[in-house]
Parts: sequence; C-alpha cells; structure tokens
Amino acid sequence: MNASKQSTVVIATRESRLALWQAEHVKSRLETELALSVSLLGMTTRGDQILDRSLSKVGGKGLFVKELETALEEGRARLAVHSLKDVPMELPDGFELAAILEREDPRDALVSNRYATLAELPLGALVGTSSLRRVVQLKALRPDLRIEPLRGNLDTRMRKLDDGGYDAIVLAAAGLKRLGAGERIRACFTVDEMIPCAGQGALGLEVRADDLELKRLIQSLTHRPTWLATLAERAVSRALGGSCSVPLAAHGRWVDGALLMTTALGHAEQTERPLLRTLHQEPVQTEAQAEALGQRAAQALREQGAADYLPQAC
Ligand SMILES: NCc1[nH]cc(CCC(=O)O)c1CC(=O)O
Repeated sequence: MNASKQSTVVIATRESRLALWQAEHVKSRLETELALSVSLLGMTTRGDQILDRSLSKVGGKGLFVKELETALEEGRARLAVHSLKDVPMELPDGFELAAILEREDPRDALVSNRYATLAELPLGALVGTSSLRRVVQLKALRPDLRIEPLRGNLDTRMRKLDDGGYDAIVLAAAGLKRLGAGERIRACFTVDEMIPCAGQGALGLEVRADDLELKRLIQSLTHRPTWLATLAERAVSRALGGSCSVPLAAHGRWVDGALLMTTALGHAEQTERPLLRTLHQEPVQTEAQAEALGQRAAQALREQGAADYLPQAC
C-alpha cells in the first residue's frame, strides 16, 4: 500500500441533497473499487446563495465550483465532485477533470401534479424553468406556453410546483432519480425533442493538476464512451464561447459504434427566432476525433448564422 491509500482522501462538495448524493456515490466507489479511505467536506457556494436571479445574469456556471477549487488549492480537500454540466468549459489553470463517470439518464423530465405529458398542458399553461436551453426548446415545441423563471435546488423547485406556482416544471431526469424522486417524473422528453445540455447526467471528478498520484488512482473510474461523448459536447460549447447566457444544447449518443451528435442553438433574447440545429454522425475512437466532431457541429451552427444568436462579446 502506498501513502495515499493510507491517508484519507477528502472530497469537497456542495451541500444540496443532489451534491451530497453525488459525493457519497463517488466516496463509495473510491472505497470499494480502489480501497481508498474517503471523507466529505461540505461547503456552500455563491451559486447556492444567490437564488433570486437567473444564473445567466450573475456569473454562470463558475459560481458553483469556485469555492470547491479554493479548498483543493489550499489542501483542505483533494477531490471535487461535480455534475459535469455545471463545470465551465475552461477550468482555471492548475485544475483538471481527472475522471468522468458513466452517464446516467441524460433526458429532461416534465414534472407536474396535474398533467401527464407536454401535449396535455392546456393552451397558455405556465411552465417553470430558468434554463434558457429549456425555454427555447419548449417554445419550439409549444409556442403557446407561458414560461416563468424557477430557481433553487431540486427540492426547492419541486416545492414551488407543489405550492401551485406552475402547471408543470422541467428538470433533469438524472437529478430526480438520484434524489429518489424518480416517481415525480410524469414524462421524459426524448433527447431529440429536448436536446440535453453538454454533460447532462454525467459526473466529473476535479483534482489539482499537480496531484499526479490521485489522478493516476482515479483514472480507472472513467467510462470511456461517456468521456468521448461529453468531450464532443463540451467542444461545441467551447467553440461557441459557451456560457449560461447562451441557449445551447449539445448531446452525443453512441449508435452502432459511431457518435451521433445533435445540437440546437436558440437566440437568448428573441426566442421567436427559429432554433438552429445540427446532426452529425461519425466513428469516434480518440479524444482528438471527439473534439473534432464537436468543432464540426459548432462550425455548422456558425454557417447557419450562429454569430447573430450569440452575445456580442463572442
Ligand atoms: N443546473 C442544476 C443541475 N445540475 C445538475 C442537475 C441534475 C443532474 C445532471 O443533469 O447531471 C441539475 C438539475 C437540473 O438541471 O434540473
């Protein structure tokens, strides 16, 4: 046994029920598959504190990871567990995603106390979601819907639905299932009706880039098909300067050994503008091929006029 197996590996985690479930899940895999000793360090991030404004307006995905990275930097923890979709496309210098676990259900789910499907929602029904990606795709499916912001962790969002504030809300199926709330799902959108965001349903394990020992230990947890698919998805977002203020969907799935990539890009302000869509299918075996596939999708979006859809800075 080497030194790191004898010392305890500390996982820094947010304290929402979902984050704690994910951290516990990784803890038990590290214990059973790698015989590591693991403990959790719970922390509150800026993203957890700011609940009254849309994330796209207050700084985006980085809000949920910065405090965890500080804990890694200061040596208070060695590992941070993230929903991959909340991880910014570019990590700050000195940090790396050292493992990507097998993706669970990547779909978005409709949750409602009154209606079983999107089609059942009456004309002009009120749907809650703060995700621009979900807003633009909902509008494409049902232009009549009224869509209102809905923030907070999954429990908070379901409580706001139960309090009668909405006819239905849209949440990630993976999150609901992890919380043991899978029975609240009335219907899942297919990944073609509502294309998921890059990384949805997958977990990413972040470490300090110089922690070679832990990187080597945990790399065996990576599920290669998920790793390649999410690499391609994140490449689309990166190529377009992706952030929370861009309603971009990018999803890769494996079909007969080839990676089938679909994307959709909506306009952040003018939601009546048509969605731009791409579909590419290619045999992918290497990281470089996965990234190239993502870049090809981004290029195809640009050729359809993506520049007019993106915020001015991009
Ligand atoms: N943005 C918040 C968030 N981050 C990860 C999940 C769910 C789990 C996942 O998609 O991996 C959710 C909830 C949601 O989007 O409804």
